[in-house]
Amino acid sequence: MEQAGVRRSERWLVRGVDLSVAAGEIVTLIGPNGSGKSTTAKMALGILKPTDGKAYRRPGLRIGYVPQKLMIDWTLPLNVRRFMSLTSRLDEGEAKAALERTGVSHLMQAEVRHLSGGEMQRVLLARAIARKPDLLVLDEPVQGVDYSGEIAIYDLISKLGEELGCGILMISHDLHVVMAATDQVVCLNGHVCCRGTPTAVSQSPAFRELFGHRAGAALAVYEHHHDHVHLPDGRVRHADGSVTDDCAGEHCADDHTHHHGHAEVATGSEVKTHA
Ligand SMILES: Nc1ncnc2c1ncn2[C@@H]1O[C@H](COP(=O)(O)OP(=O)(O)OP(=O)(O)O)[C@@H](O)[C@H]1O
Repeated sequence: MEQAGVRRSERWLVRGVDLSVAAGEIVTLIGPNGSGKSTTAKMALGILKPTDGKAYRRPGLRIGYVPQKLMIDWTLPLNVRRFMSLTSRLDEGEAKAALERTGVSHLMQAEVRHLSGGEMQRVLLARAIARKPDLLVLDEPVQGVDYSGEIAIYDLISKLGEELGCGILMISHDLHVVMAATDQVVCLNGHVCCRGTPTAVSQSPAFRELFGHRAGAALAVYEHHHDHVHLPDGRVRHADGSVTDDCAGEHCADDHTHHHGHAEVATGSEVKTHA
């Protein structure tokens, strides 16, 4: 995007956005409510045409999209398999492979309206990656997911990006969840407020002015490494790659939340750090 902006009814929704996403790169848009994140993502997708400036995509680019809102009548029966094919036809093998990649192939026949928040986001991700996109656009991919689930989904997103070699443009409404794997953060406030690596942005005066000094500390919480990962089916993958049914034998015998070696954001804006 070059100096891209959208104007509606005499008002600029967002303006002057310079942005590019390369293959293998993760760019995260942050900013307060109404700051133009979704509008920017829609310009990248080609859903909205810039009123000003330019937005262009490589010809033939395949795009996977997880929208912020779904227009679905939740009173109607709809299973995951059918949901996967609503926007583009997928054969059984393609649907299953994508659901396997996001760890929810066991939910193929489940009713979509019965899924938990975390399961739903994994199904949405599966639908977005099923056609092996070159660019993945994720508008708040952890909505409805609890804190530990958020970490698992962000880990999954960065793994998917590596495996597919695609570029990822992600919107994170919640400042607390911008992960260290993000290459570039662009902070919007109707225009580009500041940009850079997560660390650089968290220290930028413009960012601190917009969100307050505590936000910088909160941004740092994702700069950690797990010594093991809880897989969606309940098993545990350890640092050496081995998989076991639980994590009792390793670093989380009693209360595993104390042994992940990562910082955790407490309720409110306090930040606490686990050993
Ligand atoms: N089609 C439209 N016509 C008029 N105004 C719009 C339109 N779409 C969005 N807006 C307005 O543009 C502004 C930016 O909206 P946008 O959805 O891009 O913000 P956002 O940063 O994604 O917000 P949130 O964090 O709340 O999802 C908002 O004030 C919104 O009301």
